[in-house]
Amino acid sequence: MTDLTLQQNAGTPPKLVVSGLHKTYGATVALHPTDLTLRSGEFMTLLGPSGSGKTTLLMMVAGLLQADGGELSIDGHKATYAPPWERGIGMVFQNYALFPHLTVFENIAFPLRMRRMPEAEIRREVARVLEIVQLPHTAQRQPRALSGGQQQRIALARCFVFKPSFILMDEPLGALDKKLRDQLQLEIKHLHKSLGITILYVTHDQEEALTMSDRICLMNGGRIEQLGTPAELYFEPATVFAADFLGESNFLEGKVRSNSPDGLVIDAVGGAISGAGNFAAGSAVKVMVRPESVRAALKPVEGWNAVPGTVRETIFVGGVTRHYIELAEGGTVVALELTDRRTQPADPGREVFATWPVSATVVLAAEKGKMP
Ligand SMILES: Nc1ncnc2c1ncn2[C@@H]1O[C@H](COP(=O)(O)OP(=O)(O)OP(=O)(O)O)[C@@H](O)[C@H]1O
Repeated sequence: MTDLTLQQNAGTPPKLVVSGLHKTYGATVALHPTDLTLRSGEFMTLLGPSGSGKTTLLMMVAGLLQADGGELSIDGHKATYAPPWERGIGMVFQNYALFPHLTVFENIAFPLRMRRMPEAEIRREVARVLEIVQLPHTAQRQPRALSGGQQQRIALARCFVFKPSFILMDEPLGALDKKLRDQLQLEIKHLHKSLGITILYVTHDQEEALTMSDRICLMNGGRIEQLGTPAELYFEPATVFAADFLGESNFLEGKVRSNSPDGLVIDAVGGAISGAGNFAAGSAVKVMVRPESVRAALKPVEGWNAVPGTVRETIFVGGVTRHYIELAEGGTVVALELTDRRTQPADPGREVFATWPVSATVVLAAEKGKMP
């Protein structure tokens, strides 16, 4: 899928087009020349490990960091050199401190006062966004009389109040505990849908990215590693890095024996594994399969891939059970199954087959010098 196919109905320009934007600090390339297009109304997440260039890209879109080169446009207008306040973008950051000496009401009213909105309208708009974040009763409180989660909701309200059509968020939930984070993730997602805003969101938390995004832009070493929907990245990772970063993966090293119209046959862990992909015979590959696709079975399943091994450990984790299967040829495969759907006992010491559908087999180019 190319960016061009993602552009919306004729007439609606993309919200953001980034072309060849790049940034270097001394010997460190923070962002290699990068192209990226955001559709209007899209929720896109920049996901990646620390130092992969997420914040650098976001800050350049915000206008808070000058690029070394490249261009960007917002709503079809060139904005490469526009100052932040002319870009019409809302921002919510992890430590987007509220003004401690102002009430919640005045904090939210602040951007409207800057825009010289009449008082009656300010009251109406602040009340509106306080309803949206479900904190109307806090209007006269000082920020310090609010919990961390409430403060972050007020920061969201302050961003929503001037009705930006495009919002940048950099780890806005990073400082919150897991329960609050889960709750606010859903709230932001619902607000995004109901208000029709475009959001560019930064996180290094893969679960958060999978939960919230229309598309995920996975970054690695200052480059886009893969761009796609959460399901595309999860089920069709393009590289070992992508497979390893999103979700849990089993990897088996192998070498392509043959490539025919029926698919690939790969020599791995002492047997033959079937898969699909564009690899020549002799190529070094990594076979990847998600734990939830693997069964610990007493005999091979017809038409599925199967490798023999021994159950080393079976761990009950509430709704799911994890089986650690030590392969006869070395290495371990994890099989994950729903506890209440468990049909075959797989007790420690039992000889089993780690078996999975050919369609769940992902074949990736082996990356030199890296074994997850
Ligand atoms: N002001 C700076 N001076 C020197 N190097 C910088 C500066 N800002 C960023 N870098 C470097 O650029 C690279 C990309 O940094 P960036 O902050 O964009 O990464 P990130 O993916 O947002 O990471 P994190 O999740 O830790 O915030 C890193 O190697 C970082 O050390």
